[in-house]
Amino acid sequence: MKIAVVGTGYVGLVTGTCFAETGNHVTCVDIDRNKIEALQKGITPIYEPGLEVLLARNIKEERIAFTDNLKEAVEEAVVIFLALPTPSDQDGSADLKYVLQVAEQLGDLITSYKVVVNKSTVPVGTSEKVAAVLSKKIAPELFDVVSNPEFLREGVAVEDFLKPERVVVGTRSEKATKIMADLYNPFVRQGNPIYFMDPRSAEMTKYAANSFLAMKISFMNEIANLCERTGANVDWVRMGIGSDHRIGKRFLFPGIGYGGSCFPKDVLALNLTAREHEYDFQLLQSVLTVNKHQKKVIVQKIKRHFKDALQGKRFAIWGLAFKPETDDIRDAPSLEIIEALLNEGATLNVYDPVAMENVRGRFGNRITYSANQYEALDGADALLILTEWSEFRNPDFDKMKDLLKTHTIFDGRNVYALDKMEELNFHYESIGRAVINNKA
Ligand SMILES: NC(=O)C1=CN([C@@H]2O[C@H](COP(=O)(O)OP(=O)(O)OC[C@H]3O[C@@H](n4cnc5c(N)ncnc54)[C@H](O)[C@@H]3O)[C@@H](O)[C@H]2O)C=CC1
Ligand SMILES: O=C(O)[C@H]1O[C@H](OP(=O)(O)OP(=O)(O)OC[C@H]2O[C@@H](n3ccc(=O)[nH]c3=O)[C@H](O)[C@@H]2O)[C@H](O)[C@@H](O)[C@@H]1O
Repeated sequence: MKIAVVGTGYVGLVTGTCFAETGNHVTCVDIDRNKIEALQKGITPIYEPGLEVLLARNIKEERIAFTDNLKEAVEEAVVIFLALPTPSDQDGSADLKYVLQVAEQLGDLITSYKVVVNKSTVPVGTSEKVAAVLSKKIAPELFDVVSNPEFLREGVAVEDFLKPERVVVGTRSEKATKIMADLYNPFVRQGNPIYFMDPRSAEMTKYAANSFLAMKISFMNEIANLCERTGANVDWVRMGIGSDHRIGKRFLFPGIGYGGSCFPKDVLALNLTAREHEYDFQLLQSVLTVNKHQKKVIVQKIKRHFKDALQGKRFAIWGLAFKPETDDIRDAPSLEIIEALLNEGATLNVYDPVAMENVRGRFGNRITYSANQYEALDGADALLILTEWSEFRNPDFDKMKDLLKTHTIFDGRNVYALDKMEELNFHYESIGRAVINNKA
């Protein structure tokens, strides 16, 4: 099938590459000329394991092409995916300007039947808005608008796309249903379902999924904070509750608050939708409050430990990305923590395996950047772990002790076992677990 993908960000690029991988002919289009030029050479602008290899293969087989010309991309396509940004507007609602602008442009370009598929995360009712824009310029028999929210996670995006636990398609059109079923059947052969539903339910499903996961994390962050105050260990509590299938093992890891390009903006947007419908979504408001607080917890611990005297203290930071296996720093908790420590007069030496350039773009020379994880430790008063990259899991602890001025670790991701930290005689503070005090 011939497909166009509009927007070659995270979602667009993974969508285009994976559909090419299953034998379709894909043209990806973006307004960012630099991105297009890089992609034409097989260089991906994002760090995503497995993507570059897949992309190279499909470029070689001429199943995927890149252009900045929308007309050229959509001319022969039967399906047009919109994978455009929907950032938070000033009031927290999803900004639909990118989606609706492209819909306007498509209205001038569509001359034969197309399925216009919205892959962006958009508020309930957006399919109808897109259809209304198209209807101003083209006859109804020339298009269907479908909602097909994306559930991939950064870092495992290719696997999530190729083997989805479910695919959600919102449409009332039989013609579009058949086309979407043909497209997705290769991905759901293992028996995972494609749920065909009405567009409004599909749009709501996406927000409900992300908000529920954000709520699960926030609940565990609250339990962790309470564990610290009651002498319980959140690791045991997590395992104890997670083995109940009704609760599930995943997304129960407490930390420094959820971040990323989606949970923060999507929880805000759903809350706004509730408000617009005069519904007081109390749980969701609590999720927002809890997450805001959780991003401050590690700085509070540091201030308590150093008796509020952070002026002139030097900290090493391991991990900057909002989670491992990505260079994405959008809404990463590390950014707020860095800002808070700088405001307290501390100096920071940071390291992340792939996200350093993005952080440099944001903080410039206000912080220093280390070539490796050990260099960051040199002369530091403490180490902060903000992203649980695998390479931080089993480091050379003796070398760390040689480099750190005081043997102190604030671990926002519970990377190390408490007994190990006790044995190594570190001062170790994590989330929802006892403080390990080093013996002088
Ligand atoms: N990043 C993720 O893991 C996931 C994101 N989503 C949703 O998918 C949507 C896209 O997200 P990302 O891919 O992360 O966004 P992104 O910001 O990484 O990429 C969007 C791309 O669209 C391009 N663009 C903007 N206006 C354009 C136009 N008029 N024509 C062509 N291209 C244009 C931009 O240059 C950019 O390359 C959002 O609604 C997001 O909430 C959904 C699931 C996962
Ligand atoms: O809509 C989206 O964009 C995507 O948002 C999330 O994916 P992603 O943002 O890539 O990352 P997650 O793995 O969900 O992690 C989000 C944040 O929650 C935090 N987290 C996650 C899990 C956990 O147990 N604890 C926890 O603090 C992570 O550190 C990270 O900051 C969802 O998991 C995807 O299903 C969804 O498609």
